[in-house]
Amino acid sequence: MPTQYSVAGNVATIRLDNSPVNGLGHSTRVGILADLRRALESPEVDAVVLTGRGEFFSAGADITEFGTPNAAAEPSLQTVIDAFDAADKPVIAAIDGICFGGGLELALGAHFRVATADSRIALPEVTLGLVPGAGGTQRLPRVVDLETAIDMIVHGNPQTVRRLADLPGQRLLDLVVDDDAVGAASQFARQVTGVQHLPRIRDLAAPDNGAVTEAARKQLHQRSRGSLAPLAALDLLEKATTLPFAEGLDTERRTFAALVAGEQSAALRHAFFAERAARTIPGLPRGIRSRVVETVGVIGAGTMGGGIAMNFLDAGIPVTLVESKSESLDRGIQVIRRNYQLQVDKGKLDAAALQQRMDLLTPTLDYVDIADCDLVIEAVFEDMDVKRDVFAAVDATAKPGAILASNTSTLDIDAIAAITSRPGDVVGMHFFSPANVMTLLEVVRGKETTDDVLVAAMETGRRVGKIGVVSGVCDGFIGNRMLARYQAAAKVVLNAGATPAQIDDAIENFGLAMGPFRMADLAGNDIGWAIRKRRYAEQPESPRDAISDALCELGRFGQKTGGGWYDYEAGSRVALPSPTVDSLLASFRASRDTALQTFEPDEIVQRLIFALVDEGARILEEGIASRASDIDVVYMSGYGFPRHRGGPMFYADTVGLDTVLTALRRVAPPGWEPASLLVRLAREGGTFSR
Ligand SMILES: CCCCCCCCCCCCC/C=C/C(=O)SCCNC(=O)CCNC(=O)[C@H](O)C(C)(C)COP(=O)(O)OP(=O)(O)OC[C@H]1O[C@@H](n2cnc3c(N)ncnc32)[C@H](O)[C@@H]1OP(=O)(O)O
Repeated sequence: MPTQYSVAGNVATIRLDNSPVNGLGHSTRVGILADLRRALESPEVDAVVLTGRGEFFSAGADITEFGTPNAAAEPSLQTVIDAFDAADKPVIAAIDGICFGGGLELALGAHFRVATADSRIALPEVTLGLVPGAGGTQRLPRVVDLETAIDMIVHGNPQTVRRLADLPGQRLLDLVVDDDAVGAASQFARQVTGVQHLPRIRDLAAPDNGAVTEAARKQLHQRSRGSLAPLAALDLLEKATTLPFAEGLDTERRTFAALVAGEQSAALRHAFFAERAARTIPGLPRGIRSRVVETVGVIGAGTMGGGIAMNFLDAGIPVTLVESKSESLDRGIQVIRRNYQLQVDKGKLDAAALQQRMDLLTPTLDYVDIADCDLVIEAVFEDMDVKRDVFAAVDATAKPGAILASNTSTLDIDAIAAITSRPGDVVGMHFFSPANVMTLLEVVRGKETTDDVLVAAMETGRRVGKIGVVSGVCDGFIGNRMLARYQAAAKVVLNAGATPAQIDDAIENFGLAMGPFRMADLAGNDIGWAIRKRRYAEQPESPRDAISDALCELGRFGQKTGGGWYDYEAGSRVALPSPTVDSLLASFRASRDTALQTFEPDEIVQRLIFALVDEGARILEEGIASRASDIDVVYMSGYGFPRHRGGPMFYADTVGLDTVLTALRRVAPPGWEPASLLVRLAREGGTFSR
């Protein structure tokens, strides 16, 4: 049963017991209501305590139910909460652990709330493209200040009980304890037994504050980039301060119903489950145990090596940081310390925590110091000769059983593994820059990589807060390979007559954080140029990116040189249209007799995003990625693809694969053929994700 009922000393306890997170699915709601009625009808029961189990009070509604008849099946969560409201005996929520979404709404429906200080409380529905749908938008602003309610509901940010308890005038928490919330709640229950007027949050008023909501609305218009739920949530909070409770509740229910049936919530729920699905490595025999990783060596103290090291230091894992020159090592240590100091200055870290991290860091110029490391991650210059030397030295020094990982973003993991005497121990761990910030980790499985090494790389990535996705070996793995197609599609549109700004604006209005040309100017056009020049030398027949080469030959590397695809005023990152680039494009087009075209934003989006989809389909059919949802995770976590569109493959499903295929064919160069998987699915009316 998803609920456990017990009585002790005239207090009934209803314990949610629905693994894994006490989701409030239909059977759980039935159980709660039945147990509540039993308690209310029992003469020996004077009060009711509602609680969870383990680390979860409840993670909220069962998201897997949405879109199925059970989601709206009675008793709905609202019905259960109404029953709390109508109860003539005190109902006390004993919160210990995670209390999110509908779980908090349940607790808000109780008459009292007792919680442990470290419990985490949230209404994160906006992260799923929803609003709280069981009274949260109407009750929370009646018990905490409007700014806190906005932060929790409009932005979905969790709070600790400890912080909420310190809010002046808060009515959310009646008692905060260090532990044993149930014991404290049972004791509290005896004190409130027989109280004449049971407090109900719905009877309180939510103070209005127009200035706060206006400021929040202004910020949303700047940041929401097309997301519907945050604005809807803010509207509901405003209604909580202006409408009678029942009217606000009704508006909330209608808003929830509309959002849960919409594309954005479907996409965001897909993103939620896709990130969790990516943790499972298909085809792995059951019971494969990860190799132990308790100490880490990082080779290279540059931008990537330093960022990678910080991930492990943040997780309390000792790091030995190796460099070849003392000045590079010193610089790397200084950058790490400065990054932590910035966090201290922002109040995100205290000085003691900074020092704890630095105490875990062992800088060295000698490979012998990584001899006992369980995992060694190479993060040196992206050149096979340099990596060859590093892996030869690591192979000669690292202990047997150590995992040897490369952070390479483009080079062949199998070729790197072949440098060593232990190819089974070699794996790719491609962090994304800035490595201590970006959550995506591509774990690249070489043909010899052993299962326990692969599991260790994925589990270690999760320990340091990364979202890991397994990739096979190919040029660019999953993300950069698709990025190359996307960038090539952008160049076709640019060469045919669009400006960098037209392309970037179209893509940013679609929801990506930055368009391809503003992104190139930020990253540095010289990086791609170096890769192209190496490829031109190695493969003379490879296609030229002439316009980009011409731009780089002018020294226009982007923001760092004051100009790239755009011009930048000194000290400014604002991308300004560039007359130099305009004339470069004009002469380039003239030299090729290009018939100029004009492009509507939708056309630009289709060309670039569908190019991603076609390459993603090839990556799937080649087995480089195991799931379409893994590709979505890569692009949302590593390349700024809007989560409210679910990733490129989910978006293609939403648009319709036949539409995607038709659009690709319309602009295809002679001889080009779409991915056969895409053709087959479009023909069969199938989808990538469902
Ligand atoms: C057109 C018809 C209209 C009908 C309208 C319907 C009317 C009905 C109205 C209904 C009103 C409902 C109002 C309430 C809404 C909600 O509560 S929405 C959900 C809000 N909650 C969340 O967003 C929390 C989501 N979960 C998390 O953030 C994290 O899981 C966690 C709780 C912080 C725990 O993290 P961690 O310890 O890292 O564990 P995970 O790996 O994330 O999760 C473990 C497994 O549990 C699964 N899971 C987690 N949360 C949920 C959930 N809410 N529902 C279902 N499943 C959940 C997760 O997928 C993992 O599963 P496995 O991968 O299989 O292990």
